[in-house]
Amino acid sequence: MNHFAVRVHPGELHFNAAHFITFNGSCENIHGHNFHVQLEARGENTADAFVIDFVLLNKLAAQICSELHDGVLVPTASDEVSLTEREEELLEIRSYDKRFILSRSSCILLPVANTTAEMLAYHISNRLIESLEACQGLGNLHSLEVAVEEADQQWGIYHREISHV
Ligand SMILES: Nc1nc2c(c(=O)[nH]1)N=C([C@H](O)[C@H](O)COP(=O)(O)OP(=O)(O)OP(=O)(O)O)CN2
Repeated sequence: MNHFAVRVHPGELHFNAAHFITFNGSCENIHGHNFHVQLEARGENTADAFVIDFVLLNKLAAQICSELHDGVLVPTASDEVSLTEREEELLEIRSYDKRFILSRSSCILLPVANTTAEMLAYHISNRLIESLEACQGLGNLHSLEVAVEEADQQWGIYHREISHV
C-alpha cells in the first residue's frame, strides 16, 4: 500500500527516570536513564497534505513524556514484582532478592509487565492513541511506531497497526 509518513525525534521528546527490570530470574537494582523517544506515523495525507501536524504530534508526545519524567517507573502487571502500600504513603516493592521502599509520590505506576524500553514504547503508544483519539487525529493513520532509546543507540520499539472499523 502506498502511504506517507512523518517521523519526529525532537529534543523535548525525552524523560529522565529510574527503573528496574526483571529478567533471567532476577531483578535489577534501581538505576536511571535519560530516555529519548522517536515516533513515526504512517497513513493517508489529509486535505492539508500532511499525515499529521508535527506540532500536534510533538505536543501530545511531550505531554506523555512529562508523565514519565523524574520518578521511578514501577510495573503493575508483573508476576515477578509485588507491590504493597505501607503506612505514611510508602510503597514496598519486592522482587526476587530485592526490596525497595519508596515514597508513593516518587513512583510512576505503569500498567506493563516490565519497564523495558520495549514496554515503555508500548505504554507511550497506548497513551498517544488515546490522545489522538481525543482530538480526532487518528482517522487517516494506518500505523504508529514508537521507539524508546534507553542507553546510547539501544532502542526498544513498538509498532502498532491502526484498524478503522
Ligand atoms: N531488549 C532490552 N534489553 C535490555 C533492556 C531493555 O529495556 N530491553 N534493559 C536492560 C537494563 O535496564 C540495563 O540497565 C540497560 O542499560 P545499560 O546501561 O545498557 O546496562 P549496562 O548494565 O550494560 O551498562 P552500565 O553502564 O554498566 O550500567 C538490559 N537489557
